[in-house]
Amino acid sequence: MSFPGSWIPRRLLRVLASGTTDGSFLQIVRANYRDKAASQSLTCYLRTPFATQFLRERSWVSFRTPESDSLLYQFPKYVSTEVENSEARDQHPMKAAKVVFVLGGPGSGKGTQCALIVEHFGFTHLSAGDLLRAEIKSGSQNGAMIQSMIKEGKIVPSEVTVKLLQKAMLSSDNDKFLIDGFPRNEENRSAFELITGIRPEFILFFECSEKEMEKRVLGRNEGRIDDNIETIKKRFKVFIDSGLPVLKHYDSLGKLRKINGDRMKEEVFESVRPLFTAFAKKD
Ligand SMILES: Nc1ncnc2c1ncn2[C@@H]1O[C@H](COP(=O)(O)OP(=O)(O)OP(=O)(O)O)[C@@H](O)[C@H]1O
Ligand SMILES: O=c1ccn([C@@H]2O[C@H](COP(=O)(O)O)[C@@H](O)[C@H]2O)c(=O)[nH]1
Repeated sequence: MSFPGSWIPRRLLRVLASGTTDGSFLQIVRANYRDKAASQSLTCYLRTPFATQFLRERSWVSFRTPESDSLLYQFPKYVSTEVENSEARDQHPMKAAKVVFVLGGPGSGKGTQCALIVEHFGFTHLSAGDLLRAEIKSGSQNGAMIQSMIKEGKIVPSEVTVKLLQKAMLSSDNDKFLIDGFPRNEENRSAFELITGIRPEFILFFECSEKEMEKRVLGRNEGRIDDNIETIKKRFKVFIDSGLPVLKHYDSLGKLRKINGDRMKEEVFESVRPLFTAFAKKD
């Protein structure tokens, strides 16, 4: 079905997410438009300089370039029906999952504290960085791109990371997740919320001085390609430039829980513990 943007008056469009993929601009919009012939709503389409084809498949809404037919972006179908059909949204298998985002600069102790939370509160720990490193090791076609982004301390495109997180959540028996080191920017955040339909319960943020974080990362000795002084400086900058707006967003929603991560790990955990005790009671 050919679906040129000009069919739909701009006033009927609402932007749901935007970002870049394959170097091209991507914008997902909702169109308040009913295709009478097909008697169905067209809810999303992709705007790039070259992609104009809209395909509705059995369980996915996919967007492809007309020239190469290569897949640019794929969403579960519920995303396309989400706005129109609240019943479909409520049936989404991930909707019931409880998620806590664990954020902080490199070496602030996120992974260390997550291990303690798992032990005491039965969450499943998903480190976005670990999932990306596993993807490199698996020999995936994205491996080389991910490796070079990590080496430069850059943020891997949301569609890659969200897909890995989504897969890990769907293949888990648990419904409580600590998502560590994600979202790293506002685009990560909106892509995750749009694709999974999940809003985090709260955000655990470890505040730590750069001096302490640098010392910890350089002493970590796990053979990571980004644990060197040059990349660490870049990672600090990315955290300030892209990560702080995410924290600001959740702070405005009253979901940010700040923890002083500069102390010994046992002391830090004593500040973390009450948050999860309260959550367990509520749950
Ligand atoms: N409170 C602490 N005091 C001293 N060392 C710590 C503390 N917490 C963690 N560490 C050590 O610091 C290093 C980094 O910790 P960790 O991997 O938990 O940080 P992170 O925030 O997950 O880092 P990254 O984002 O780079 O993956 C590890 O070697 C860990 O053992
Ligand atoms: O959501 C994410 C998480 C990580 N990255 C990239 O991986 C490295 C390492 O992440 P850690 O959380 O320190 O393990 C990070 O610097 C990014 O390059 C990402 O792009 N998106």
